[in-house]
Amino acid sequence: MVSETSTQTNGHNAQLSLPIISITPYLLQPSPEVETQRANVSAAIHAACRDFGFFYLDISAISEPKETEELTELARRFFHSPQEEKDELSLSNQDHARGYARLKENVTNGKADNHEGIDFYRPVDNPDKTKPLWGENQWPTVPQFREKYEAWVEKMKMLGLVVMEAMAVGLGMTPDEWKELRSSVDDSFWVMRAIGYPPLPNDHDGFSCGAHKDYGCLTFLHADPTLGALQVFLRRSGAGPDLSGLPAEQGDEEGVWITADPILGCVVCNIGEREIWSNGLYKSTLHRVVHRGSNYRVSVPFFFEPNLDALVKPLDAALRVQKKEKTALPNEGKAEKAKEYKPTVYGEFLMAKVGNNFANGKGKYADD
Ligand SMILES: O=C(O)CCC(=O)C(=O)O
Ligand SMILES: [Fe+2]
Repeated sequence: MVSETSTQTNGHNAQLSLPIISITPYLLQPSPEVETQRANVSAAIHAACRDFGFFYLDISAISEPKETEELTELARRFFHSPQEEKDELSLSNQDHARGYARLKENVTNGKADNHEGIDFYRPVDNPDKTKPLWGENQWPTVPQFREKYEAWVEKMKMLGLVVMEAMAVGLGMTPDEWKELRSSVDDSFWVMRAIGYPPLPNDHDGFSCGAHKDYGCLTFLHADPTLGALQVFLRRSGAGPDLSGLPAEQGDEEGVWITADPILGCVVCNIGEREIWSNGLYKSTLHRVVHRGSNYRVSVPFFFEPNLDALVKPLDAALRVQKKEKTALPNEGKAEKAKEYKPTVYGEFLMAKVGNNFANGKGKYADD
């Protein structure tokens, strides 16, 4: 279930790659055998969330490669249409969140990202484009685009709930605790994005997409087969110097950037806001895109977010795990000062973040 293969990182050949975990047991009818498999899946997710914050999720039980290939092909058709047609769907027509952003329009860490993209959000009642996030989605006229992407949204929403359940089991939540948590994510304020990356010019001083953490709950990323583009920062002490020659976007943190190339039948899954739910036990992890190939890369991240009215606060189950570990390792527990995570209503956090980023001309990946 967990793979450790060789990956080229920063010029080192480090024995590090993201685990591959199949969600299939959570999609099968329950039986004693399936229960055992589910427990294994949950344990693997728990370990992956702690050690990497990122993993490959094998979703071949619910999606044929043809479906995801179609998504990237439809996005490619949209991005290859004339600039004026794409501009007709500009973010500025709506709430500045839903719609098309031109190449280099988005800025991360003060530098223009070398990508264009189109964002869709959960539709809202009584849309009003003058209110943050309250506009309407702008769909490309590329035939089949809307139908195929809407079908993907439904699938990813279902997957989000299934993965959340698997995580709840991994964290040791009781059935009642899971029921409560489920009611915070059962009307997810999801975001879906299609991103187009032309090759990064050598004289560009930024990245295809600068280093950032996703702020939501879970991200499911499908990308076309381009190799070497998505990079994930793994915190590892004693990792040695970064020989990538790229700006040290990780600050002083010690670790390595590894590539997370696409695997057929899998989406790349990572943790966002979940860090608060798990009281820091699960880390949201820095990642970036450096696409220097010759092709036009397309990716389709789906962000499974909490409900707008969800109160996101450290879960008792996570605190229990942390307490148990502290008791087992009293000295380490003392040395590491517990971080305080403030409870937040997701919608308030999101409005503040989005409003602030737009007002300051910061990009969608900006930190507060
Ligand atoms: O294109 C990719 O591989 C990653 C995109 C991403 O990290 C994001 O949109 O948050
Ligand atoms: Fe991201």
